[in-house]
Amino acid sequence: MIEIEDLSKNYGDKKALQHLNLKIKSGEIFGFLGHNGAGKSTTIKNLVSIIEPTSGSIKVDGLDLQEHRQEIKEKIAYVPDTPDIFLQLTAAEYWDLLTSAYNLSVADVQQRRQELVTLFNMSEHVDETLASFSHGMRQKTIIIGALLPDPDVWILDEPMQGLDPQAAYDLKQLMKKHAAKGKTVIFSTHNLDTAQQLCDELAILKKGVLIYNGSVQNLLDQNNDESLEEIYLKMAGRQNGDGLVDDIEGDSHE
Ligand SMILES: Nc1ncnc2c1ncn2[C@@H]1O[C@H](COP(=O)(O)OP(=O)(O)OP(=O)(O)O)[C@@H](O)[C@H]1O
Repeated sequence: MIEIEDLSKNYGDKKALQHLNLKIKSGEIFGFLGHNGAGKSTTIKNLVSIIEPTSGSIKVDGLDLQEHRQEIKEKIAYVPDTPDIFLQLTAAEYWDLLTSAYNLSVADVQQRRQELVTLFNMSEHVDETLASFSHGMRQKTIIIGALLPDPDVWILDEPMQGLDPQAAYDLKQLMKKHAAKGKTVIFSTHNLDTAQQLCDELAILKKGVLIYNGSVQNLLDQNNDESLEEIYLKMAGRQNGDGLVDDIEGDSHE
């Protein structure tokens, strides 16, 4: 169980996250939705201790994150929202680096590494540098690295971004399997179909404020006959600019 209590994060004057309260249960897939700049990555970076909250706290299995940082970090796999890191390394060197950072032996992770490399169709590219990879190949490399030690809690920031349909499908299957084992999967996405397919529970953020927490089904039940897209856009959508798309189309035909 992850408990986020009254979590706020300011960047200077910018209130990126305001008084967030959430409980994320083990065994569920938990999705963060929200427009660009809504605060999804800020929440996730707090969860993985990359940034410090301005106020509030996070507990993982009852342990306070600030007091038990290292212990908790070891339970977490993190996929950041950009895969453009360690570009000078080959994929194999990147995974070796992580293996040693996790204090694991190459032998310990060999079988899992091989399975993930095969699953994500990266066998032919292990000795190529990340700099030479497409966005999706970098994303797969980062995902394989994060999942190498098989930690209990997976926290994935827009993990499907750039993946081809096969890799996206395979990752979704892995996420479901992990949650089915009673473990926790947290991810952010802009893809509402993915959210609907995967999430047991959703949090929708708008300008740093939580505007919905509950199941997808509950949201659908509360809004008869509307799709998740329609409901989401009504809740999180623009506050001005309605009709702009029509105007733009109109101009192009004149
Ligand atoms: N390092 C930073 N310094 C200053 N402001 C920041 C920083 N990181 C994020 N912000 C601001 O905090 C707010 C929330 O950003 P965040 O990255 O959490 O949004 P997001 O929901 O993940 O967006 P996206 O969908 O575009 O990835 C935005 O207004 C953003 O400009």
